Amino acid sequence: MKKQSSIISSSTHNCDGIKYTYVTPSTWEAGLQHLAERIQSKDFNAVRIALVCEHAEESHKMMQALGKRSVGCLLLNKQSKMLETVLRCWCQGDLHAVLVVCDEMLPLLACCADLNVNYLIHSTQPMPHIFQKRIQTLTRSMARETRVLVIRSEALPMLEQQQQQTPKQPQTQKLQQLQLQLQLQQQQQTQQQTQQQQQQQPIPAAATKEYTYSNYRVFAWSRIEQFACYNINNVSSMEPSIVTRMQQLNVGKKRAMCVQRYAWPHVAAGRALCVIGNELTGKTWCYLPAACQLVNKEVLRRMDNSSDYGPSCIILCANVGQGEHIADSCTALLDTAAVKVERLVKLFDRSIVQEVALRLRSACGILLTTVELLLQLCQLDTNKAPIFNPLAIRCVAIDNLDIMWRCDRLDVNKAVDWMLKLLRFEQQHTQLIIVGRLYVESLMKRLLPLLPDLLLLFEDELEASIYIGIKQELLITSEQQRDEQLLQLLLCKQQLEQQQPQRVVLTCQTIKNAEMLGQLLASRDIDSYNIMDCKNYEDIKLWSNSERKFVVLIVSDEAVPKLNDMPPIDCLIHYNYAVGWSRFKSRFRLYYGNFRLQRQSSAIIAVCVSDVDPIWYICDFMMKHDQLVPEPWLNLFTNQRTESEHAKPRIAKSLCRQLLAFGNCCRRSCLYRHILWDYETAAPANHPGQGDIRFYVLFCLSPARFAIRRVKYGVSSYFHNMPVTKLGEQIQLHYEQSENRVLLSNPQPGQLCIAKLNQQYQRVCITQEHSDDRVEIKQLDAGVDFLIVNSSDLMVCHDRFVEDEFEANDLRITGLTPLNMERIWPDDAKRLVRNKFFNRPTGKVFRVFTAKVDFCFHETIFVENVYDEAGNDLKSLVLNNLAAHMDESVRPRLLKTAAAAKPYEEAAEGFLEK
Ligand SMILES: Nc1ncnc2c1ncn2[C@@H]1O[C@H](COP(=O)(O)OP(=O)(O)OP(=O)(O)O)[C@@H](O)[C@H]1O
Repeated sequence: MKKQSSIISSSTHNCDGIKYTYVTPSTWEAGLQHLAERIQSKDFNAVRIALVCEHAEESHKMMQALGKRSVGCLLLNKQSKMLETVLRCWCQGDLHAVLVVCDEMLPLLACCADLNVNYLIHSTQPMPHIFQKRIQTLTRSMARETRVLVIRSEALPMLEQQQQQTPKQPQTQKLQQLQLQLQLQQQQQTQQQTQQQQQQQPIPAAATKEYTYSNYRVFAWSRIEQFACYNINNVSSMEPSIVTRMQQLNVGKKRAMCVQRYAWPHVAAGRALCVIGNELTGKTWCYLPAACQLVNKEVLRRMDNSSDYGPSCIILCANVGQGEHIADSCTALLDTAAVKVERLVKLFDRSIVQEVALRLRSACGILLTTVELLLQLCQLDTNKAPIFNPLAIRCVAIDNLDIMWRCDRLDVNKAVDWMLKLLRFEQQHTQLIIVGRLYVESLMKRLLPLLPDLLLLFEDELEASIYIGIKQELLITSEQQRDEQLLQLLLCKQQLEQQQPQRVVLTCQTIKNAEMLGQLLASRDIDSYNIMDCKNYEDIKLWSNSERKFVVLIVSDEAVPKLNDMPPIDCLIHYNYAVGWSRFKSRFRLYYGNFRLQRQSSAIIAVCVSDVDPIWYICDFMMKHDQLVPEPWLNLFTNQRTESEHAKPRIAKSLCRQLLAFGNCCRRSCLYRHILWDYETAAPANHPGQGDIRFYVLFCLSPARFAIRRVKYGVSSYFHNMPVTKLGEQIQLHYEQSENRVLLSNPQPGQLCIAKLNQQYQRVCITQEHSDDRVEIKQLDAGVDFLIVNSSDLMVCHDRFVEDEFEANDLRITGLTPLNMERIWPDDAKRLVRNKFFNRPTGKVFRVFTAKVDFCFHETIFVENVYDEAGNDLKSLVLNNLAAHMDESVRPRLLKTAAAAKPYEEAAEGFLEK
């Protein structure tokens, strides 16, 4: 048979140095002949050839057919005792034969470390994930000389050829032909789509062209040209079944939400997406339809046997509530027709991790879980019992990344590391989707270069300013000084103009403000253009093109939403805060020109000391983006609180714990007291002065705060695995006798008494009365916790235990602060410190730690750092791994707070008089 007539088409392309050849023979026979000829032309001493078929039966047929054409084959299509030995001989080159295998054998072959094929033949064109799986299993090092040959199906080209050869046919024959064509086309459609996908070359990472868009109140950036849709019907690659289900759910029926206009076509093409937007802006629905469509198709292809396993798609959600919501939407979008593989596997409960792992050992559609539980599954993913099949995972979606990041950035980092190791985030491999309300800069910086087909969408303009690197500054002023300070600032900019162009935009709340500002600027000879609505576009053009002369562009909040096409600016000054946070955020759309050209800029926000809410929002925003907030801004909240408490003392309130720990309080609102009473400034008697202390850690309350007991009190015995001193033991023995337990008749704040906590009798102090016969108490010897208990549970403290020193201390590392306004340590922080620093090997005695006392304040010992027996320090562990910083001004602030303490009697009298 002549080569020209047996082969319809043959194409070759190179990727990563590997040569891929696709051959389409006219018949099966022709394909075999071609294959035999190719194999026979190879030197078996240099080339290790493997032929992979889909099923065992097919591989058997192939072996026989090639044998007939004098090609020696080694068939490995089922498990056998000799498998390992035979394979080893073949790998060592002792057997000169073509290794003929099938897909079911791949997991067994994966165990052979020496297997390294450099001529890989696919008997038919497999699905992309099977294609990759074969390559990964059989060709360990993809050396430059590796060749891949794919024998494509001959049916469709045959038909085309037939049509060309017989142009004129009777009508019925033509109809039959068409029907046949239709049938064949349906059969081949999936295969064709894959071929098309495979022929699409990946976008080279070095592609430099960038596309930016600022329409529909969205800023979009990509290396791929984007085409926005109006509604889901415009997305041609969406299956009608999915579109119908979306319409039944009322999603996208009329039109796409802003972010979806760009997202839907892009995601449907299998490309990476990152959407940052406000709450309920349709971020989740940007990817759900395409992900479910993909899964609907994949489950039909996945194999219901031991060779295939794991999910086709992983969706990570921030919590159970959100997960259940996503699960409901998936259920509505996924096909319901019976298939052998499970479509949706949910995992939100730690207790069923093992059970879910078992289910994932078969192929399935979507795995919907949290980061924490995904990591637990990863630990159960072994070579013998695999769970995650990199070749099967076609899509990973991380929903509300910022929430996960805030609670547990260590786990998120671990999960991302795992994904980057396992998967390749490119169009023909795995699609990565990230959605969230905040732009997580540090993580995105890592991911962006790895996603050549990414579309980045910002619905939130302020978040986009983080992406571009726009710095925010507060100009703290007063109503009287605001205008003069603004003029001074603008005059400085005017002077700078001589060295460098200064395109300054001034925003304000109202048109009236804008008019007043125009006049104010004119009074000092500063030129301005006043933009009140989009009719002033000409002015913007003039302003941006002006033969540089310092001119300020004044824009009121009414005009902001209409300005879509701003040129880049050098500084955006906010004359006053907007009415509400969302209006303030939308002012950052004036930076669209900067976004487009990726040009940095700065923002100066003028606020009065009394603008507590706006200042708080800005500080909170900065901290959420891991930025340090200048100390004077944070002190504003405490100053404002103490001022109002001087006027109206909070007599009955407990002291604010943020104030006691940091010397200021940054909570958004705080109901506690921020002025100390004079008697509260003296440190308790059992506090050490200066020098080193040695202690056991009873409880790690946070990465910077611990309940400790100093070693000097000794350990008399252990009770429930906790060290108990002589005093503790005596109290325990005394109160175990029921006749010694006398109930406290009239509990009063400040009273010393006994409570049974964690099954241990211990001394406590009543700190506050609560309603319904309940009181707040504080532990004194076995911890430093505040707890609310029933008054009837408290017992009289026997005289013999009254005089002893309190044995537990509250210890804190001075200035070690979590990076958030509530100053709450996230879960991962507590876990890291407990497991990595204060871990106690089971059965070992309590560990001894040391610290150098910095100072004592109120009921806390402040130390510079904490060291373990080996000299490891805790402060660096926390600062190097978590969102934390050192606040160096804690001590002076606490001293100031102590100096400002008020006599209690005076305050109480003044309060009662009022
Ligand atoms: N195109 C649309 N047309 C109509 N309703 C939509 C559309 N897209 C989403 N929705 C609806 O809007 C709501 C919010 O959508 P979605 O969950 O995607 O928003 P989100 O931005 O991810 O929310 P969150 O910030 O809470 O994570 C949902 O109830 C969804 O059904």
